[in-house]
Amino acid sequence: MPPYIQWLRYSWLPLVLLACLAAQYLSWFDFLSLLTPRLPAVLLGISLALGISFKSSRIAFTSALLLAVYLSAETASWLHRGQWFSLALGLVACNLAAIAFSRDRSLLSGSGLLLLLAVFAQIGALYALQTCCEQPLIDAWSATVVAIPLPGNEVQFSLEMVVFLAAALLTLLQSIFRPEPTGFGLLLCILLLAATDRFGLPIQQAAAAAGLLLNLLVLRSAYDLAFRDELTGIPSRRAYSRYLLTLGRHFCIAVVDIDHFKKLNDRHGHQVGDQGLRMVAGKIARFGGGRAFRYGGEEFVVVFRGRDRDRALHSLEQMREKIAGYPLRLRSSARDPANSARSRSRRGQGGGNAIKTTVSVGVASSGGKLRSPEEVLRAADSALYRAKRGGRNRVCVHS
Ligand SMILES: Nc1nc2c(ncn2[C@@H]2O[C@H](COP(=O)(O)OP(=O)(O)OP(=O)(O)O)[C@@H](O)[C@H]2O)c(=O)[nH]1
Repeated sequence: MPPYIQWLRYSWLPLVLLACLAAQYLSWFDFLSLLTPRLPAVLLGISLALGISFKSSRIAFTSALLLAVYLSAETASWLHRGQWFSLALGLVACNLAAIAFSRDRSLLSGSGLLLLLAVFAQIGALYALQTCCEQPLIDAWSATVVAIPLPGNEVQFSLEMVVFLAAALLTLLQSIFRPEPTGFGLLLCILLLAATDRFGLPIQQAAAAAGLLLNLLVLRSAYDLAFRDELTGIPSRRAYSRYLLTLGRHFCIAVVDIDHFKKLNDRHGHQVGDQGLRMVAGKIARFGGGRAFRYGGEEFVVVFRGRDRDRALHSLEQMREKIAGYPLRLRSSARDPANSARSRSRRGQGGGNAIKTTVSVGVASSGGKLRSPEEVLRAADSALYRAKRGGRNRVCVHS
């Protein structure tokens, strides 16, 4: 890549902002007057662009829907008539609930384009309905009452209320069973729409709050991409390097390595190997006692702050026992002989449905000649080497 392209890649955003500030200062264009009243549109526009470039269809669709309803409320006069605005808000809330159940995909993929088509079809249908049969539709929306039997009593809800409640409840259930930040973000967006419809929260405020939230969700997912290990879900090596910057003079580092992991991969396939990595990572994060990171391959590090090496050793010993006592159960998909020709030839070699996994651990603490985290890690590595040579499934301390 030519150097000027590289230079442009890193500097275009500050340059654009600098140009905007210069234009503002020279009174060529009043960006601030554009920004303040249109803040919700700016925030939602940014989250839409980020959603598209991050291949997050859920963020992109949510931003696009909220942007559409906000801009329509600002510009389309027919939306202000009667109950149309309320109907549009209810429709967006239903769409957000559906988005909560979908998986992230690129907007430019087949299913992404199909979803886009479904959104446009709804907008078209709404517009067509308002021209052909506005009154019956509005009457049905505002006058239909749904009776819901509750213990000891029957409660009547308006259709509007039922739609918002159902959308919020479904999204809440999905977030409880599959907890992740975007699900809870979508729930909050639905509640903001309900507050606009039921309690008169201005759409500008609801759209600005939702735009801010969606941008924070994009930032959060960017952070996870950078600092979390995708396979195991625990902090990655990059997070470890950052964490070292926060350590004081006294600390302890343990290197944890899965024993005979290559054999596990070779016998049962990489899918089972990945399952083993996830299980071990979960146990290290839960019982390791310190801050756990995936260092690379089948190697993890656990960092302990302070001087208390005995406490660290006690937790590591407990963690080693937990891992050794927790047989890795093969999932049916991993056992599926149809998975690969290799697994077919390996059938019967696994010794049943559970595999015993063990780890070896090397530990070193700062002090004496060991000052920097790199020196302590090197010492922990040599202790790990002793643990492996000593028969594995043990914790060895650097002396
Ligand atoms: N399934 C899976 N395997 C991985 C991953 N990263 C590294 N590996 C495998 O981990 C294995 C590491 O093997 P070795 O370094 O020889 O260590 P080992 O077999 O555990 O032997 P000891 O450490 O001496 O007990 C290699 O086969 C790698 O392919 C991963 O993300 N998933």
